[in-house]
Amino acid sequence: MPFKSALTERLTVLTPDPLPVREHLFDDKAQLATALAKAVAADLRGAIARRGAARLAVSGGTTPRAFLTELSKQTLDWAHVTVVPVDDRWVAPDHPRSNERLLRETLFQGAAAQATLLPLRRPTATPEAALLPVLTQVANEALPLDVVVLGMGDDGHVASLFPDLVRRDIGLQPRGRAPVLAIRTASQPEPRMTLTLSAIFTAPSLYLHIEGAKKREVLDNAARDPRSTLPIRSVLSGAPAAPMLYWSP
Ligand SMILES: O=C1O[C@H](COP(=O)(O)O)[C@@H](O)[C@H](O)[C@H]1O
Repeated sequence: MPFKSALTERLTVLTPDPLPVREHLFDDKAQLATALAKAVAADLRGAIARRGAARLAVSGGTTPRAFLTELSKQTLDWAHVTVVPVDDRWVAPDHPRSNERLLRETLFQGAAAQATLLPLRRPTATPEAALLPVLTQVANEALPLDVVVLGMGDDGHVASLFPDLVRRDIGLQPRGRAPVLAIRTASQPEPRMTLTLSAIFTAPSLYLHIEGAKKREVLDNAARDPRSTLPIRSVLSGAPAAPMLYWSP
């Protein structure tokens, strides 16, 4: 039955296997934080050995606190590391929701305080007013990245690329777009600045740091469903190599 076999072939194309991730699973968050910090530190040492410098982008929010604290304890030549948040909220740097504040409180401690922090937030009233200087600095001083650690929200957002993102054509394209985007979405209380996937995918090492059963389900569903429009699906489908998933309950 030619029609039937044609239909079967089409369904196969539309429902491929789940998009791949390289899984690293841990019993608890503390073990994950230590292992992820060691892996990222090894990548940074490798970049410093090859090029004399390393460029790291890390996520904010609540998940990465223990990992960032562990990373600050790793022995490496921190004076040659540049760190950029993957996104930040347009709030003062001492605000509890500031990702820059999280970085200063956790990663920029001890010897790691010698690293260079490249904040995405500037003291302008709006992110749009700071877009050009931030974009220029990120392009000149942070790209190409060596390592990116992406978190994910329960809604499948990564960095500040939310499901209701208006400029998907800029934020979620895997290459060739501006590295930075000013964000305003109905789902968020404040505007934001974020790296785009074009910037994130410059890194040869891409980690997904995801904790808890609920987020794991969101990730697995997005990986399985080719119709998913969640930003995490764009990460899985567009990444140059399968991301490394670090997961614990
Ligand atoms: O808004 C944000 O959310 C995500 C996830 O945060 P979490 O609190 O659920 O861990 C985070 O990766 C991003 O950097 C942050 O700005």
